[in-house]
Amino acid sequence: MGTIDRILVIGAGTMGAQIGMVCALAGFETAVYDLAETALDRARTELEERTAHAVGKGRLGEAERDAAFARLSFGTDLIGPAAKADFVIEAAVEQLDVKRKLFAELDRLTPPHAILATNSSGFVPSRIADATGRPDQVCNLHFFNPAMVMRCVEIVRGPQTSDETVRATVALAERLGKQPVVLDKEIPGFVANRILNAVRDEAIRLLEGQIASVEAIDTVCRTALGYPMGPFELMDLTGIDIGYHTKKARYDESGDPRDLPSRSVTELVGRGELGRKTGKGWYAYDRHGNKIEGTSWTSR
Ligand SMILES: NC(=O)c1ccc[n+]([C@@H]2O[C@H](COP(=O)([O-])OP(=O)(O)OC[C@H]3O[C@@H](n4cnc5c(N)ncnc54)[C@H](O)[C@@H]3O)[C@@H](O)[C@H]2O)c1
Repeated sequence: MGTIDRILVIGAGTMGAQIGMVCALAGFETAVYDLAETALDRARTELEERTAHAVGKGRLGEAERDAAFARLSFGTDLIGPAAKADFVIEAAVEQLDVKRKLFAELDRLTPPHAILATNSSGFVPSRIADATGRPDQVCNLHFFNPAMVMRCVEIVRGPQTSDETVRATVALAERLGKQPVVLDKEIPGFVANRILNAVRDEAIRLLEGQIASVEAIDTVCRTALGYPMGPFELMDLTGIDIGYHTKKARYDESGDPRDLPSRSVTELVGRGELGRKTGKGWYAYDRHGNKIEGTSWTSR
């Protein structure tokens, strides 16, 4: 499989931008590709701000930051960076048809040794691997949000993923300074999100059953259970549409009405209130991204 020097990140959204920076900071030549110029501009600006903050706090050296940016490129051209990639991390929008099309294209454009990994939160390797002619080199490399901060990455192997692919992906994750965890068998939601989703679904049931408010449920989780943030605060951070699409995909597969997205989540997604990224979700946020107190869903 050879050495990994060059990484291609697909998608410059919430996850792709920071994954790109993690790779560049770890010394890899990294290209971030997106269809949308605006997404790339936003990603660059966000990373400049984040790293300036880290330099200001003394957590990152100025030279280290500059070297990372010198290794990091952003663009709307897929062909050039794909031809040089040793490893691809796909972090495009969570839609299966988009991912399958991308993987088929990546299979054509990347060198035969390249590993094609998806950061998908919901789609297991076998849903994507057969879009390529190298299903043994496809796996999930699942980062957590914010990717520059969270240490854990879940590596999910599908029935066709080779031991060599898993070994190389674990080694890469370690070089990125992450804590890799391997799932030996694929399962939708993996480990962390299955546990998290069970908590989230119960929180929504309590809200929709008018047992307690958004704020009350978040407060209990933080102050009684020791969670760093409540389930509604977390949904606002990760994007309410992510959970919505994951549940919808599961329903499409199972046909079980219990897998449908909840009424309140469907309503928020319908209004385009997707959390912090749109300035409104379960809570409202000011233009600096700070939560505005007293603006939770029930009180608006
Ligand atoms: N948000 C999270 O907390 C989180 C955590 C872990 C994993 N994930 C997964 O990461 C992936 C991306 O999520 P996100 O939150 O960063 O989404 P996002 O909506 O913030 O960004 C997606 C980006 O993909 C781009 N895009 C769409 N189609 C594309 C294509 N064909 N080629 C290239 N770029 C394309 C969009 O322009 C957008 O910039 C999803 O698969 C999601 O399941 C998300």
